[in-house]
Amino acid sequence: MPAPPQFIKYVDDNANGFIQRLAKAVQIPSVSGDASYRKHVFEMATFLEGELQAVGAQVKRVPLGKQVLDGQEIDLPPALLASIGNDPKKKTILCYGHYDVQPALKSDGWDTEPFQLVVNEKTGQLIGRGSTDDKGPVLGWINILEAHKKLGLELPVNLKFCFEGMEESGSEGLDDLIKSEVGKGKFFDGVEAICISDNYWLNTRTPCLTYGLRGISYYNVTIRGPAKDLHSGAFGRTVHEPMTDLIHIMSRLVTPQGKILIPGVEDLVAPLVTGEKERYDALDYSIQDVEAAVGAPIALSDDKATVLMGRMREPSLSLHGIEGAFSAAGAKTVIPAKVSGKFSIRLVPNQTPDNIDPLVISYIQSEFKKLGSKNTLIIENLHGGKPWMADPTHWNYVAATKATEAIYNKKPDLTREGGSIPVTLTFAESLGVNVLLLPMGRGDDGAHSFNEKLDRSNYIEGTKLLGTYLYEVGSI
Ligand SMILES: NCC(=O)N[C@@H](Cc1c[nH]cn1)C(=O)O
Ligand SMILES: [Zn+2]
Ligand SMILES: [Zn+2]
Repeated sequence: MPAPPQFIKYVDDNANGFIQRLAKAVQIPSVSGDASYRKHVFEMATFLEGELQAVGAQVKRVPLGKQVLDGQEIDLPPALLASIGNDPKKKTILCYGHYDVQPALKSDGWDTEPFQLVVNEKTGQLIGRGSTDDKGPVLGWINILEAHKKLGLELPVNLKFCFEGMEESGSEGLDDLIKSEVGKGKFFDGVEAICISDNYWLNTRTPCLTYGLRGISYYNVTIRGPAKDLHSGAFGRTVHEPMTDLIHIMSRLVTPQGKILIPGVEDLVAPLVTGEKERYDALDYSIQDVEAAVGAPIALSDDKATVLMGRMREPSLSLHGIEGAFSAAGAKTVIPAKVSGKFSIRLVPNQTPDNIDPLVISYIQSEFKKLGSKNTLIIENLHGGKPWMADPTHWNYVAATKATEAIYNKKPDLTREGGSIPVTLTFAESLGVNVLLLPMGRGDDGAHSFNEKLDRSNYIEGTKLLGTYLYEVGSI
């Protein structure tokens, strides 16, 4: 059953109000990975709690304990568990999203202030940190509830929400909460399917439904030697330099073509099955789409299926940064005393953090040993999550397909996403129900990058899409 026309009209008529709601959310710099921003993550939880209550949801704010971050013990932001409707004749859908964001500084390369939503009237872009990842989609659900409350319309399903503030930092504390809320009379009791809107179309034209995510294992490799930073004139070629050791190790993890050099890691990848390559060939995608999304002609291959398989069904190892390295302007002649290299591996079936971590650790230890360095090596796994795959023929996907056709007049592509939302697998396994990823934004939104945006049309049509999906579920 399509959504009622008055719902669609309400969304169109109230688009500016919905953009104001997004502007208020973007203004709160809810960066979960930096202890000095933690108060803002709490502020964002309070904002969202208020928005949910104002549109008629019952909200429970669940503390998740503490964590150690940047050497300080601090409170984890709360999970918001909300619900609306409890009609035994209706299906019950759980919606998950996150209210924390990646860090953003104007100096990273933003053209505008990252925490002020800028509406570009010419391009229709809503620019600001969190606009597409994941504040826009989270507020899409609130917009739907507002429309139903204001119109006096009955919701077609019972809804539960789980919104967290630590997704960008490993979802600390959430797995335990989910497991503790499963069972008779608990919060997740009765949930029949899950919808997550926290990913993107493959391109800028064709909506998609996503049935797979890569997992992740994130590492921190520290090398320390001298008791303090040293003058390179006084001590160069006199001592083992931590940065030289670290660069040597980091250069032996992955080739510039993307091949992972850690023995055994690529051997665990599930083999290609008959007909699988054809599925990648059939997706609406081109090398120009990669080039447009990254802003340069630097794709690893000219073959579309090869590029898509590299993102969707193969692991990748990315080097992220070096903490402690000199990085300011000028020409400081320092030998840093302690440096930490950060890298992560995106995991695919049949890789898991449990079978990958030992391979990574023993390889780095043996490479370090070969150096004959007297410095000290420490390897830490900062966080991890397994890859996830769902059944895309389930009624949850059928409903989302119908909704996409109703709003966009197009059949959605079926995709696997290269990113990770580790809690997806926890939900799927703990609740034993189908999970659907139904994205709002486009492939060129620049999540995690500077100038992150969500197109106005994706925000507004995306709100209609999520609402229509609920009606389609309600009539299955
Ligand atoms: N929109 C999902 C997303 O961006 N997920 C992050 C999760 C993550 C893992 N470690 C740090 N963040 C991703 O990078 O895929
Ligand atoms: Zn996200
Ligand atoms: Zn993200």
